[in-house]
Amino acid sequence: MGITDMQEAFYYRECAAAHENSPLGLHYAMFLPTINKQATPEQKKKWLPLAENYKMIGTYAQTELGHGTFIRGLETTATYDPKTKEFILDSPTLTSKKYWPGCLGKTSNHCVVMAQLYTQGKSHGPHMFMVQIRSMEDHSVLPGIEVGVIGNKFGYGTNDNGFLSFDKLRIPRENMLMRYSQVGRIPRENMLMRYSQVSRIPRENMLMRYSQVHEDGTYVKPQNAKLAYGSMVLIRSSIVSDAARGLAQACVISIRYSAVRRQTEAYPGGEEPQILDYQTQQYRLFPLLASAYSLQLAGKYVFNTYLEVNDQIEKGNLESMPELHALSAGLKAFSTYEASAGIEVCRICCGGHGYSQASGLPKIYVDVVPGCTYEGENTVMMLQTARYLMKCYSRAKQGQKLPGFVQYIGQNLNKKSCMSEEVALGCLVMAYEHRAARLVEAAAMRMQSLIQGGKKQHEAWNGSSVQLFWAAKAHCHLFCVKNFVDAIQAKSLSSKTVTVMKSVCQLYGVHGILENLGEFMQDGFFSGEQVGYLQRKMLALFENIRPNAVALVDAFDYPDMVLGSCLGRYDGQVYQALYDYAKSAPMNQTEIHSTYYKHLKPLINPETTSDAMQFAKL
Ligand SMILES: CCCCCCCCCCCCC/C=C/C(=O)SCCNC(=O)CCNC(=O)[C@H](O)C(C)(C)COP(=O)(O)OP(=O)(O)OC[C@H]1O[C@@H](n2cnc3c(N)ncnc32)[C@H](O)[C@@H]1OP(=O)(O)O
Ligand SMILES: Cc1cc2nc3c(=O)[nH]c(=O)nc-3n(C[C@H](O)[C@H](O)[C@H](O)COP(=O)(O)OP(=O)(O)OC[C@H]3O[C@@H](n4cnc5c(N)ncnc54)[C@H](O)[C@@H]3O)c2cc1C
Repeated sequence: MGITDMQEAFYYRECAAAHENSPLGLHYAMFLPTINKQATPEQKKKWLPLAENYKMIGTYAQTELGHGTFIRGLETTATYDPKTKEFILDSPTLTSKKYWPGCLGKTSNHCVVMAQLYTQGKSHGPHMFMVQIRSMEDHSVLPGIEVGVIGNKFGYGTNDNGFLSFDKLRIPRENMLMRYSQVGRIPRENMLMRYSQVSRIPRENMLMRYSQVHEDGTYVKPQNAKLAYGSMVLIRSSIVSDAARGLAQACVISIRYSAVRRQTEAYPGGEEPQILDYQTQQYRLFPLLASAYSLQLAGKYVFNTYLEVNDQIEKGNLESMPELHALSAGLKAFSTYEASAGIEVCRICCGGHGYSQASGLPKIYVDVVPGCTYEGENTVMMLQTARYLMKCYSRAKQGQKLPGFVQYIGQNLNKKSCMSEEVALGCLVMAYEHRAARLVEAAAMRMQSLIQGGKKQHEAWNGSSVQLFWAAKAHCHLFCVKNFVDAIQAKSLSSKTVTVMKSVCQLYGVHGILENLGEFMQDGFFSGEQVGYLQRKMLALFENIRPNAVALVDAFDYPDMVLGSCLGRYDGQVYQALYDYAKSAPMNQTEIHSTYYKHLKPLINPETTSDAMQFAKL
């Protein structure tokens, strides 16, 4: 395709079969990026041409039957044998079998495997290994390997998620993913001494940027073990845009359909109005439209942050890893929660036709909703963000300066809202900052009181985890609101566009407060009168957005072939499209379905059952 931007390439491949989860999806989304990010130049030189030309087709095999979230608990082992200079991969228990990796069951002939590294009798934690699982000649399964599909799932029907286990499989030492090898004189571009030691070792031994195993099995650990988690951070940073895309497409379908669908007399004898004119339809759909715009902006921000931080990491500067992890983990969770719930509301807003595959909405839903689970289960990801927020809170209390998007932490909580009838964007941001700061402090206070009461750290953590989750969610929500407001205020948009987009941004902020009112009012930050301002503003914004609603979804510019929807067609010919879809149904290709003779005819006309039996033998 010649498209170099990873996300753009992903989108255009998606266009070929939108929301069908290509059986090569993991090859593109995780196998190739893992080689790019975790392999040494020599390993990249060896594997990338094969992988880019589909000789090696691979996936990312980390999750096991017994462990998905807790990576350090994975049971697959890779034990180094210095005599043969090989790693022995083994699945020692039933629960150690790899289970869930996409494209694993029947498609891939290779995978990058996350396994516990053992050298000289010691465990060094999870590391990545390149493993061939099928012949590149005839695709037969290689000895020492059991692999297959895991069977039907909630969705993802076109992806052969699989299981995989090893029976003392030997792989060359060079198959441990190593980055930036240094042999003897260090090539200038490899000056990465921040986290690996320099030592003269034979050329064929790859020193690793992130970790090293010398030929005798000596292990040199990286400065940060989480560098091995890098592929997950890349995908989490990409999932935000993917979730936004799913929600935006669902908004296109449901808002276009709501402009076509007419239902119920507006008054006795009157015309049936477009259902988009019902305030309740606007109440359910317009905030989702605003959320789609907000998440698209957040997705751009987090992916650009990933690129910047990853660039620093490549140059040896790991300082921003914690921020990137907290941002990508939290926004991945926040965006997939919001998008999944929003797509379901869009489906319901389309009535019966929304429940048809013809609407395109079920496919979008089952494509987006697993994002709440994969690449880090959402609650766990929110708690990872909360872990970072707690560290920021204690730094703020010690008077330390905090990075940009957490500077609100530790602020004075005695102030009241500046909200007036106008509902200024600045007052919206202040409200979200206050809510997040208050929830972060409340979680920290809860932890402190439990510890002072004698609880151990891990008991205090678990005993505060609901409040920690609330704090992380509020933090992500603040990020999305502030990022949206910054985009509106920074953008040099035409005055008309700014006016329309300012209304959309205002609605996103106002609706978020009204849907989480308790968290904004618990400490009296808002008065009842100010809540009234917000309620009236929301209804006014519905009227304000209504004339531009279809234009706002058209602006996403998704072609009909990507939407795959009879309801969301650009030409609005919904009913003809639904009828054509029905007529083309395979079961309608014969007037009487074959099952009539075998199952119905004996009931309806038992006397002629023998005919049925004749037919059944055909
Ligand atoms: C290319 C573009 C494509 C676009 C496509 C978009 C969508 C396409 C979807 C593709 C299909 C995806 C298919 C799915 C694939 C998968 O699901 S792969 C498997 C994913 N699995 C996970 O994500 C597992 C989740 N678990 C974890 O990440 C970790 O176990 C954990 C929860 C983070 C805990 O790790 P642990 O080692 O136990 O660390 P802790 O003890 O909790 O923390 C220690 C410190 O480490 C810090 N940290 C943790 N992780 C990272 C990280 N990734 N980066 C940086 N730092 C990290 C953590 O913050 C702690 O720091 P301190 O607080 O300072 O101690
Ligand atoms: C469609 C799909 C595709 C996938 N593709 C791949 C792939 O290609 N490669 C791969 O390796 N994996 C893949 N996975 C697996 C996925 O990464 C895991 O399912 C995910 O990491 C969650 O882990 P788990 O299933 O063990 O859930 P668990 O961790 O068992 O979660 C179950 C519940 O326990 C809770 N929980 C767990 N730990 C904690 C904690 N510390 N604190 C609080 N609550 C906790 C969770 O919040 C959740 O509610 C895929 C999964 C799906 C659904």
